[in-house]
Amino acid sequence: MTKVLVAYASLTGNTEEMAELIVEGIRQAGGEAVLKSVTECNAVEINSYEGVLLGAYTWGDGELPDEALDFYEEMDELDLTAVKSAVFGSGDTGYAIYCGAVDLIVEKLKERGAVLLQDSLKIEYGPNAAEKEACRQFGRQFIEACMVAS
Ligand SMILES: Cc1cc2nc3c(=O)[nH]c(=O)nc-3n(C[C@H](O)[C@H](O)[C@H](O)COP(=O)(O)O)c2cc1C
Repeated sequence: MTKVLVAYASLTGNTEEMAELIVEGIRQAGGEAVLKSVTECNAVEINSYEGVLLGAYTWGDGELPDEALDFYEEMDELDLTAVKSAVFGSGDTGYAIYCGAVDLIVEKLKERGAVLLQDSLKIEYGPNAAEKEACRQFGRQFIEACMVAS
């Protein structure tokens, strides 16, 4: 069974809700997911899984949340060549750089050699009914793409 890590940073619960829905989708598609806050895992754990989905809300002016910085910097030590990945997060379109943290994580994954299997999923605040289904679909699609790519 394809086993993936879903690691997220969430202050008020929006990105956490996305992560939980993505995990539902992964399980619907027959995959196995381990869900963790970035504060309770080290980026080196990525190499123990067949794929990784990283999520974060955006803080400051399009910045990463403080609690995600250790994880982000730990990725600098890793060779993530061919690691299957995707990124998601919540933001607010009222800010100049919408979901900037998502884009920063994408750039870091690419820099370390990871393969982005699908476009990032960005949602404003918490997911509405349609967006909840989009989160589940994001998880299902990731597992299906992992299976094709392996
Ligand atoms: C001080 C502050 C700065 C923020 N800066 C941004 C930003 O630059 N871009 C953005 O898209 N959202 C920004 N946001 C909005 C949050 O990312 C948004 O509320 C998100 O839903 C929080 O997710 P969470 O519930 O997972 O913590 C900011 C929010 C606060 C309070």
